[in-house]
Amino acid sequence: MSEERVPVDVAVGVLVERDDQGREGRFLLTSRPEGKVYAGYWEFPGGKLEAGETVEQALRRELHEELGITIGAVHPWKVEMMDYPHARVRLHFCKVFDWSGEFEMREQQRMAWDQLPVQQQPVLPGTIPVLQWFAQERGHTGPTHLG
Ligand SMILES: Nc1nc2c([nH]c(=O)n2[C@H]2C[C@H](O)[C@@H](COP(=O)(O)OP(=O)(O)OP(=O)(O)O)O2)c(=O)[nH]1
Repeated sequence: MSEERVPVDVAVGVLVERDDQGREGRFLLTSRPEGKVYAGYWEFPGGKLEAGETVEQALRRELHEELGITIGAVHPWKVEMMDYPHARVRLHFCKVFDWSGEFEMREQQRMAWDQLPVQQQPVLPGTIPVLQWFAQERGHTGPTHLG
């Protein structure tokens, strides 16, 4: 029992570009800032829920704080547990198709609009399932990322 760790809820935003026919295209990856665990690894932007927050509230706050954008509708997509040495996390991945404002990297992260197979590396382990879900949705075969 002492080994059991209470999971931390994390809201994650998968920002996806869509064309005029509504077909999904590139998605946004950001690199983890210096000073955080897994600094320099690529992930989907987001962060931990604060006390009393819903996933949607946390996602709006985090994307505004980290990227300077205001997001529109939040579409809950998948929930995934990940066990890291530093924490056990419950990742709430949400798709977002609409946002406003200019992207500003407020934590000196980097951003990249990417496609399968993802060109940025290294990718955070907790991000790889998302790439597999994209591959299924899009009928992509072969590697989902480099390395
Ligand atoms: N944002 C994000 N976090 C992810 C992904 N995959 C994944 O395993 N994680 C993990 C890494 C971290 O342990 C946790 C997110 O916590 P964080 O440290 O980035 O959150 P935060 O911005 O609230 O951080 P802090 O203020 O406590 O420093 O979720 C992902 O795709 N995006």
